[in-house]
Amino acid sequence: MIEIIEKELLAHQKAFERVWEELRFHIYTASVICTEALKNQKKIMLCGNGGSAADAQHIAAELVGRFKKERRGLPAIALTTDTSALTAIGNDYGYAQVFARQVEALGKRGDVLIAISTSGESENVLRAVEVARAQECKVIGLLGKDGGRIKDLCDTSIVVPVHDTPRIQEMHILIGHILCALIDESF
Ligand SMILES: O=C(CO)[C@@H](O)[C@H](O)[C@H](O)[C@H](O)COP(=O)(O)O
Ligand SMILES: [Zn+2]
Repeated sequence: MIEIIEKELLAHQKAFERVWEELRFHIYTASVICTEALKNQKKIMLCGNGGSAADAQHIAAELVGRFKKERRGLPAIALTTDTSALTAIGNDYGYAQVFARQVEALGKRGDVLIAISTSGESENVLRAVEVARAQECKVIGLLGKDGGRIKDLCDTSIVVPVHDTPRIQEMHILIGHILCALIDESF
């Protein structure tokens, strides 16, 4: 058992080292996109499946509520939370459309979509990205592995270059918190 604990912790540490070495500038770039949009009264949308849905909600809540600093509430919405919309769209158009349809309805020019996927291959996230681009939203990919098909569709992407999904997710929420800290600095 202790070996499993050590293996998981060491894998986390290795993933962190890759983020530290390779992704600092990408995180900064993503924060500039978010901050500029928010300064221009635009909003941030987030989507993802499973653990990434939880990340989407978590990050949106940090912005709408409070992260560390007292500032005004910032407009952010997770497209993973409205069960009526998710079930209606999923039932009527298919699960691949659950985020794309919401982006079509809510996304305005200059808004930001943060697309979260550890594989970069989730069809519903990919389609949301395509619709966001068509509606002139900025797209930030929070991705893993090799970034998958979603990577090249994004304006900028942060790809955690490891293969273990939980480790990618752990880095994603760390990066999400860093983005919130950087956004806080501007408000
Ligand atoms: O949390 C986990 C695994 O750690 C799972 O719920 C995981 O998020 C789900 O399998 C997702 O469907 C994976 O999608 P993606 O990250 O490849 O887009
Ligand atoms: Zn998970």
